Amino acid sequence: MAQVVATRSIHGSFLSQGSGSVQERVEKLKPASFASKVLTREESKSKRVVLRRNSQVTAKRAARAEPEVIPVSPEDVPKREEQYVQLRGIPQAGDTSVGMWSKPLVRRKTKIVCTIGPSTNTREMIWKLAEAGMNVARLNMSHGDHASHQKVIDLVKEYNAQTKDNTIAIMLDTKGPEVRSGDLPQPITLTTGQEFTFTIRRGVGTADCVSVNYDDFVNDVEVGDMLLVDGGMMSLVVKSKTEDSVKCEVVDGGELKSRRHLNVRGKSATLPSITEKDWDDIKFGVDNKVDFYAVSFVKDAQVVHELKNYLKSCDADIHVIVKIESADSIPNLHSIITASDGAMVARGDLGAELPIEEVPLLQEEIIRTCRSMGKAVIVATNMLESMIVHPTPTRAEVSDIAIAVREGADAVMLSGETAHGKFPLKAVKVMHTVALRTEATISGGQMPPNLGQAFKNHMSEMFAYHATMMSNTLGISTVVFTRTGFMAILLSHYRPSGTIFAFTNEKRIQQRLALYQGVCPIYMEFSDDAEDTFKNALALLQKQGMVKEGEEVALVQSGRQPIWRFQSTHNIQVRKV
Ligand SMILES: Nc1ncnc2c1ncn2[C@@H]1O[C@H](COP(=O)(O)OP(=O)(O)OP(=O)(O)O)[C@@H](O)[C@H]1O
Ligand SMILES: CC(=O)C(=O)O
Repeated sequence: MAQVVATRSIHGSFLSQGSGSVQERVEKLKPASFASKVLTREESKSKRVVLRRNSQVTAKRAARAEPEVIPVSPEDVPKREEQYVQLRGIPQAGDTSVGMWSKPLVRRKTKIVCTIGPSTNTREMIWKLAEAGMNVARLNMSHGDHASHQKVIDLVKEYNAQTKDNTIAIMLDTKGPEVRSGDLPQPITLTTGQEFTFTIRRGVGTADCVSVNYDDFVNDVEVGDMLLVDGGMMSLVVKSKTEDSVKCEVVDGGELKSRRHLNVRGKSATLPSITEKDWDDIKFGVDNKVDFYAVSFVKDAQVVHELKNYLKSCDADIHVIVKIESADSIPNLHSIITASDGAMVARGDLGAELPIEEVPLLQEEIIRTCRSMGKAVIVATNMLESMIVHPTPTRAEVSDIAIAVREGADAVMLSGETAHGKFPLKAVKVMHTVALRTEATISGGQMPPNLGQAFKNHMSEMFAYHATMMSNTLGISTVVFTRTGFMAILLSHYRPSGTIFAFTNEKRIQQRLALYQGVCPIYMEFSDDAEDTFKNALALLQKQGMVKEGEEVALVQSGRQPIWRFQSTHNIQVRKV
C-alpha cells in the first residue's frame, strides 16, 4: 500500500527565489560612502530619499526570500562576510561552538571538488579548504606517488574523524592512457614554422626532438593530423613519419616543458582506458576506501563494467564517475553514463580531442543526459584558471561557473587553482559565492521533463517526485533517512528548492552524499523506534539552527531498503518542528 500522509492543510507560500531588481541589488552592494563621494548636496539629499525607499523594499524582500549571498570580491570577503553574518545572525565560519552549520556548504547546493596538490597538501590547508567550502578532495594520479597521496588521504580522514559533521569525500582520478612528452633538461621554445620531431625512442630531449611515452604514437597519427600540446596551448601539424618518429611543423609556438599532455585532434589513443598503472592506483583506492573513482578517457561502457566487476570482487563499495574527455566516448555517451554512477565533463582533454567550440554544447548535453538518468555530474577544468596566478577571477570565469550551476551540475571542480595555484582559498570562496548567488535565482522544481515519467512504475521515484512537488509548493526542506544513500540521491535529482537533510547511520554514505546537489548529509545513530529517530533528527536540525520552531519539513519514507516501514508502504509527511 502506498500512502501520502499529510498532517496539515496547504497554506504555505512559495519561496521567493528572486532577489530584487538589478537597481535594488546595485544599491545594496554599493559602499555606504558612495553617495557622499560622487553627488552634490542637493543630489545627495534627493538620493537619500531614494536609498531609504530602496532599503525598505530590500528589508521586506530579505524577510521573505533567502538570497544568502555576499559580493564576489576576494579582498572584501572577510569584511563583507562579517557584516553579513551580523545582519542575519548566521554562525561564523570556524566557530566550533555551532558544529556542522558553521561551514558554508549547507546553504550552497552545488558542491565543490578541489584538486589537492603542492599548494594544499598540508594539514592546515586541507582544514582551511574544508572550512571554505570544499566538499570533495580530488587526487590526480597523473602526479605525485602513493606516499604523497596517502598523506592527503590520511589528512582528509583525520579531518572527517574530528567531528561527526565533517564530511569531505575523496575522489581518486586515474591517470588513464595519457600521451605525454618526455623530460627535458630545461624548457624549449617552439617557434611558428619551425620543424619539430616527436620520437618513441626513450630519453630524447633536445631543442628539436623529444620522446613520447606511448609506443604506438607513430601508428596512431597520420600526416596532416594536428597535435595539441597542453590542451592547445601549442599546436603542430604532422608532416611526415619514420619507423620511430613523427616530424611536425609548429603552427602555434610557445614554451615546451617536461611531461606535457599531447592530444591528436579528433582521435583517441588506441590504448586501454585502464592501464597497468591505473589498476595499481585503483587497488590503492580500494585499500584506502576512497569514495569515488574518476576514470579517465573512458571510451565505452565495457570498461565501466570491468571496473565495477573488479570492485564487486573486492567487496569495495566505491562509486564510478566516468570522465568524458575522449573523442571516442561521444558516440557511446548514453551507454557509458548508464553503466556508471556519474560523469565528469573533463573539458581540458575534451576540448583538445574535439573542436573547442563543441565543448559548451557537449557540456550541456552531458549534464542533460546525466540528469535525465539520475546520475551525478561534475563540470571540470579552467573554471577559475586565472586565479592560479591572480587574486580575482575574470568575468568570463564567473559566468562559466554560473552557467554550470544553471545547467544543473551536481558539482563544479577546481584543478590547478587549488593544486598548485597561488590563491587556493580565494578560488574556493569565489566558487562558493558565485554558486550561491546563481542558485538564489533558480526557481525550484526545474526537473528534466522525462525524469519521473521514465520511472513512473517505481514507487520510490514517484515519492521523490511528489515529495519535491510538496516541498516546493510549501517552500520547505525535505528530511530523509537512508542507509544506502539511494533515496537521498533520488531526491537530489529532482532538485527541490529546499535543502535535503539526509540522515544516515553509515559514515561512508554520509561521505558519498557530499557530492550530490542540494543534499546536506548528516550522520546519526538510528533507534529501533521510527518516532524517536524522527524527533531526534528534527531536534538536531533545530539545535543547529537549520530549522526553526514552528517551521515545517517534508519527511520522506521511501526507497529500496525500508526502515521502520513495510516494504509496501511509502510515506510523505509534513511535520511542524
Ligand atoms: N598530486 C600532485 N602532485 C604534484 N603536482 C600536482 C598534483 N596534482 C596536481 N598537480 C599540479 O597541478 C596541475 C593541475 O592539476 P590537474 O589536476 O589539472 O592536472 P592535469 O589535468 O594533469 O594537468 P596537466 O596536464 O598540466 O598535468 C598539474 O599539472 C600539476 O602540475
Ligand atoms: C579533468 C581533466 O582530466 C580534463 O579536463 O581533461
